[in-house]
Amino acid sequence: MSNEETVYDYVIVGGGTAGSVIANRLTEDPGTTVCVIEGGPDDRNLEHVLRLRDWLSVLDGELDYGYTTTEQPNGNSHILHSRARVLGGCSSHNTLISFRPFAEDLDEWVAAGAEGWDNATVQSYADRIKCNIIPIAEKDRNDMVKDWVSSASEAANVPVIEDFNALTSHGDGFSGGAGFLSIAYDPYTGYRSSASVAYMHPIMDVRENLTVLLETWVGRILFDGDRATGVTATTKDGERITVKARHEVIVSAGAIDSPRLLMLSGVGNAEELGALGIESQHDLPGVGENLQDHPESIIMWETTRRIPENTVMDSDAALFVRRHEGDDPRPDLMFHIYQIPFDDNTKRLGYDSPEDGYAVCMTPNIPRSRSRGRLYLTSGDPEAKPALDFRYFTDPEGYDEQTIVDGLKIAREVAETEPFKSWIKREVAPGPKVRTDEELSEYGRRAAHTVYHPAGTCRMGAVDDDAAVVDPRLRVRGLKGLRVADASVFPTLPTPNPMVMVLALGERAADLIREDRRAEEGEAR
Ligand SMILES: Cc1cc2nc3c(=O)[nH]c(=O)nc-3n(C[C@H](O)[C@H](O)[C@H](O)COP(=O)(O)OP(=O)(O)OC[C@H]3O[C@@H](n4cnc5c(N)ncnc54)[C@H](O)[C@@H]3O)c2cc1C
Repeated sequence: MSNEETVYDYVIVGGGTAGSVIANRLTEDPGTTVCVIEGGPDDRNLEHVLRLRDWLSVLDGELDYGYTTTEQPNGNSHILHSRARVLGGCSSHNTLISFRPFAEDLDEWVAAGAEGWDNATVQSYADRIKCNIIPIAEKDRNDMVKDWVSSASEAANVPVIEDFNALTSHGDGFSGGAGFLSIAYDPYTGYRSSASVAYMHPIMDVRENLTVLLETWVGRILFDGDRATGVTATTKDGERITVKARHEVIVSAGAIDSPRLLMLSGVGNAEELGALGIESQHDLPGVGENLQDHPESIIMWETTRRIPENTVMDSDAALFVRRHEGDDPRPDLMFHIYQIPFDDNTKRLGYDSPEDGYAVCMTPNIPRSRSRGRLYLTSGDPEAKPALDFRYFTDPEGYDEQTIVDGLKIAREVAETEPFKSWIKREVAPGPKVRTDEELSEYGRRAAHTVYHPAGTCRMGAVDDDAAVVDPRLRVRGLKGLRVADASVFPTLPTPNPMVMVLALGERAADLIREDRRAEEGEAR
């Protein structure tokens, strides 16, 4: 690669969910050059990645960074935080459940200083998303899940919802409901409509202004004074390269690797970095703080008869419940159904698992968990994985713990309600002997898992908010030519699954980048 070829207008670190969107939008202008540097391989020939139903086979393998957590005294210390190492990022191995964010989630963002991220603005960016987001096709709706939707609706006293997103984008939102999910997929082939499928495949090898470096790992951001000028990276063959950015470096490496890269580049808590032998580039103590997740637990049953095989990805429906009274209309408990034994944590606790085809689970999760954790480096060695201390179930009021207890109880009520009841042979985990709140809490927290939604570690906030990492235009505070655009900038997690919010954020990030460049060029004239 000649020197000349290694200078681009924009360098994007991470061709994941947000990075793919930004790369596509910026290269719509033939005069703008973009280099995407992605740690994982191309997904175009990876059948098990493209076929949505095979999602579980991608977890914990060579395409998964497989982060662990620090010890969680109140929760489960054994959770594996899967993060995809492949083009498209987590949208290439997730379940592609697609919820538009709720209006009140965005009201919360604006109140937290994220000016311009109001509901009307964000919904207009969600309208632009290219992924094929549709309610699950009729052929993929199996009879057991249909019965579950009907029982969940009756037991929780909530309506059956035909299209959750229609209520969010065209209605008044909703406070609770049960229904089949909307998924980003092609129902004819069963293939993903991930960020890479929708945004990268159509333009790779087509747009001459787009360069994609695959299986190349960015180790450091380069600075000239307070301006980011490029990155150093290591290719698959071990070659060290430097890629320069004429205008900006955009970090879209995800909620774990974005703060990690900033810290390895000297952007973070100067004192802590100094103790690890990392020279401070810019003291920004918020980097890695505000780590959030949607924690969940699990109840598993054995069925009386084989579960029908038609499905999109074995988790096709959801239930939302609002327990509280008061002004906030949002639901405060969410449940996914799993038509398979989702048994990693129950097995570890000694529970058996029903034969394949005879297990069904409900996983209550905490949509707005109150526990907050942090991510930090334990060494200056760039190879060392960062420590993830989610501090699960540590909120002083015990809100998170109570939510899981309530969730397990509501799940049992669903299983007691026909027509789903007739599918249930026995409760496998936690089992009928676990009954009191104390017992349910102990089991629920030890068997807890993640819905795989870490976020918030490069929090966006007002320009004068010293604890924020990026300003509302996603620019790293106090530095020039450097933005972060991915789930790490979320001030708070949206109530439902966050991928649509990440895609919409990518869409808006591209607009902000273009606007700022026009403004800069205007000033320069
Ligand atoms: C198993 C699983 C299931 C999920 N299911 C759903 C779901 O159904 N619905 C939903 O809404 N959300 C779901 N999520 C969450 C959702 O997928 C993520 O929140 C979202 O995709 C995150 O997007 P991102 O752009 O922040 O990061 P990512 O998509 O993770 O992108 C980061 C990219 O950066 C690359 N990278 C990282 N560091 C470097 C580096 N130093 N150099 C080069 N490249 C680098 C990575 O390889 C990756 O491609 C799920 C997540 C997982 C893991």
